[in-house]
Amino acid sequence: MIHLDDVTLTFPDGDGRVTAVDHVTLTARPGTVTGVTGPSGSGKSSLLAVAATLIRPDSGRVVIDGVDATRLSATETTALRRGSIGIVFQQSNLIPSLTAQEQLAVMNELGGRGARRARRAAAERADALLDAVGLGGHRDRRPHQLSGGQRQRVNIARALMNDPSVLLVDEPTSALDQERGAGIIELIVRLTEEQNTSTVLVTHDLVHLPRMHAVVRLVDGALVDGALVEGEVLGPGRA
Ligand SMILES: Nc1ncnc2c1ncn2[C@@H]1O[C@H](COP(=O)(O)OP(=O)(O)OP(=O)(O)O)[C@@H](O)[C@H]1O
Repeated sequence: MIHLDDVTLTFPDGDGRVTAVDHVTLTARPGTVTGVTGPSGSGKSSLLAVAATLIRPDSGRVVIDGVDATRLSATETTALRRGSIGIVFQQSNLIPSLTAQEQLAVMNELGGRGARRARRAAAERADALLDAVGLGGHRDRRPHQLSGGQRQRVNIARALMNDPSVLLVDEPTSALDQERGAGIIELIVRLTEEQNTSTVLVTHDLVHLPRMHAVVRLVDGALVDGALVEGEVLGPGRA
């Protein structure tokens, strides 16, 4: 589970500072996807970077499985991130020379909860995850031999390699057409339920919001009441 408690993040801006995240409190529970939406510059990526422990907030707490990451040393934070957080960035960031299977297996060498897991076990998990994302037949392909949607599926499978409790996803559909984008969202919802991750998904694409278990909206770094999206009220469950 991830809980952001009264998180504020500012950046230097000329002589002053700009507030990217403004007193945000947010909880994502296991087995659910929380959508974060809002206009450009509203702080969505900044919020995700704080949740990912990549940026320390000015104030507030980032609590992951009961541990307040803002109180940890840099080394402890890295260990927490590797063991408990899976991150899917907008760009797939796959390594050109590695096959789909190797992209996942290499995660085992980075440590984390599965650190020094036998290579065979890592290879088996990689194969199971590639099956789960519908790429069982493509495990020996390199990124240039995969479509954009398939690369994003490898990216998602890779983020799950270390069995994270928290999955953070930034604009996963931005490079895809609507149909492939919808497929990626379906996949993330299904894997969240199957793997019981606490998932936070940033998207500016309103069409996907009804698939989420909860939706929050940022304006100027702050959460706005309810999930009012173009006059439509989304209920707590999915449509
Ligand atoms: N590294 C940085 N240095 C200074 N200001 C920054 C930095 N990163 C973000 N900002 C500012 O913080 C605010 C929030 O930016 P952020 O990228 O989080 O918004 P966003 O909602 O993700 O936008 P978009 O949808 O366009 O990606 C903006 O005013 C932005 O200019």
